[in-house]
Amino acid sequence: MSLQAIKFDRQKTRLDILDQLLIPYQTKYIQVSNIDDGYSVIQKMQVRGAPAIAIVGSFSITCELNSVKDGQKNNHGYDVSDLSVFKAALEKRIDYLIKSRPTAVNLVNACTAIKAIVETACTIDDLYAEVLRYSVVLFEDDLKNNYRIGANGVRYIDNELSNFEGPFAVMTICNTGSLATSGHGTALGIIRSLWAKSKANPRNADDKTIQGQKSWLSHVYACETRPYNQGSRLTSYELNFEKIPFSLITDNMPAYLIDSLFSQRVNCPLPSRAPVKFIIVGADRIVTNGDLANKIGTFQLALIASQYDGVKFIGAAPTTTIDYTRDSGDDIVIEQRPANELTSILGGQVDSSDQFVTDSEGKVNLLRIKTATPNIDVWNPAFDVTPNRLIDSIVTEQDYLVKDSHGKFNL
Ligand SMILES: CSC[C@@H](O)[C@@H](O)C(=O)COP(=O)(O)O
Repeated sequence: MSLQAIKFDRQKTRLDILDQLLIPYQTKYIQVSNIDDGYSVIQKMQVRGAPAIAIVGSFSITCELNSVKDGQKNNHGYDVSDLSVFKAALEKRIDYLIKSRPTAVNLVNACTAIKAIVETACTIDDLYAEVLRYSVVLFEDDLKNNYRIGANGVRYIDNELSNFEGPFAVMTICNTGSLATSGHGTALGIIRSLWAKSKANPRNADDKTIQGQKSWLSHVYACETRPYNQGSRLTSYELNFEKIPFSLITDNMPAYLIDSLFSQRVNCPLPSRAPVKFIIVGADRIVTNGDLANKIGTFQLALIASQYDGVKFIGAAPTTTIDYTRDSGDDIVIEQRPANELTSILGGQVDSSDQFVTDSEGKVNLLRIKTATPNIDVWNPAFDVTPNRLIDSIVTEQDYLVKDSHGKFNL
């Protein structure tokens, strides 16, 4: 993946993030210099995806500390001559940052860890050094953990496919790849790892012998993911870049697609004959009983999977996404997003010959185009909760989990 969502220069304590509102039309990085900037890019979804939000949040705290630790004037009550006043000001700022987006727990978990560092630090220099160290480790560990999630997901899938031969397809929603994490991704990381293993196979569905693999990934279905279109803008960008065969579908197509593949219906042309065997999604928060909050639309995918014996539903996330303070999905706060995300779409401006209109610097002009009746009521929850009963496996960097004999995940 050539695009890196988060760039942090440790020597300069400088954070730049890729503006994901502009992808795939334009590649532009924005500097994040303090907690206000961090709040703003997270809230506007210029950076999004639970792990990426936590990393950017932590680095924004680091950058703010770097700019106030030597006593420069500031508006937030930091006083370098009084450690407890300094700490109280910082804690207030961290509490503000947490409110940027409420559903993903990774940011809360990172901020809680940083608050613990703040509490025990004996000097402002120590405090800064420890927060910097924590943020860098969070960033670096996320990448390592995503590769482990990929490997554990592949192990689960191999196990499930022990009696299946031939090509298979997977489906995913939202964007859980390099753009949502420090790299590789969670659900998309599993798909990448599966593809790395499968691509040695020719795309010839009849050849079951190559490389000794009985089954192989041959197609990915990416849900568009309205209203923010993470699927059509971001996931399809990543899949396209990696040359992983895929089809973009709208969020209301999965049931018909999966059923058509299973019943081998021929009255509707299909992109591939390979059956969807797995629906693989990320998570913004997984609570103690295994209920999983993720992008709106995830729940309906799990319901569809539950109707087909051969379709397994996988939630993939690092353990930083687990919230042990909440017992069930009913305790998760679901973020409501602005109405204009539903009543309009953001896209590249095209001229009559279907070329993107660019400004004098060659930058694409983005347009927000209204698509709904003006002044109507809108319901726009950004996430939903999939109950544990509909989840077949939760894959983390530690292992893949399946339910025990009582039907419970032991997280
Ligand atoms: C590895 S990202 C996991 C989740 O954060 C992802 O599936 C998701 O729902 C992102 O939602 P978003 O609103 O784009 O931040």
